[in-house]
Amino acid sequence: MIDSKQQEKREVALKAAELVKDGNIVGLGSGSTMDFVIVELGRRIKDGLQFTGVASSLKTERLADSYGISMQELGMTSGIDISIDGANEFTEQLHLIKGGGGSLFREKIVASLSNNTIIVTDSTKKVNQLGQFGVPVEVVPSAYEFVKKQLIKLGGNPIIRKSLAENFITDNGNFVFDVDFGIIGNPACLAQQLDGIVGILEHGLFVSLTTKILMANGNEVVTFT
Ligand SMILES: O=C[C@H](O)[C@H](O)[C@H](O)COP(=O)(O)O
Repeated sequence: MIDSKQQEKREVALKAAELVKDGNIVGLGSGSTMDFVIVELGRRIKDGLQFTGVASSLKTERLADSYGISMQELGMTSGIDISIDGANEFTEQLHLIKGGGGSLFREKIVASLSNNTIIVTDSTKKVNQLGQFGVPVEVVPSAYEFVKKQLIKLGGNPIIRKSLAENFITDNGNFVFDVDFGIIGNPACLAQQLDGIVGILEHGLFVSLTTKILMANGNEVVTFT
């Protein structure tokens, strides 16, 4: 028996999975909503759907593999027809904060390679302005103190992400700061400032990378384009 929140994730996942067509190269994002997408794509493979997946995290790769999805290395991929991914926060302008699970770097590569990026989410993630969810920033360990200082200079409050007592380590062997910038008035400007800091591998502000957001809201799915 799944609860109503899980049911919403499942509904929106089914809608998104319908968009995958035979022969597509499909970017597979990460997170609990994406897990439902992968399960549904696995079911459609049994019905004869043929496509190649590209994973945005090791966890997604393992799950996709277990559902019989044929996979291609991200590093060997030069184009993606459609990608599906989750988000931690979004606005109607299709700006996102991602990386709550730590997969932001590969997710941003997938989104950047994709002709069509679909976000699957529920209504709790919709905000008027980004910033209630701290912006995940993946930092190379040797740049830890330097990057921390730069983030504070930008007005942020960086908290190193922990996994039990240890620093959380990404699939790329790096640390993550969750940075509270308060309400983010201009996500494009902040994204550009973060892009300019040496030692940051990637950040979770996704600006102008999304084609469509599918949001579960009770029994219906609302689309933002
Ligand atoms: O790093 C993780 C990703 O950005 C996820 O897509 C994001 O955290 C949303 O995950 P969920 O669907 O579990 O809320």
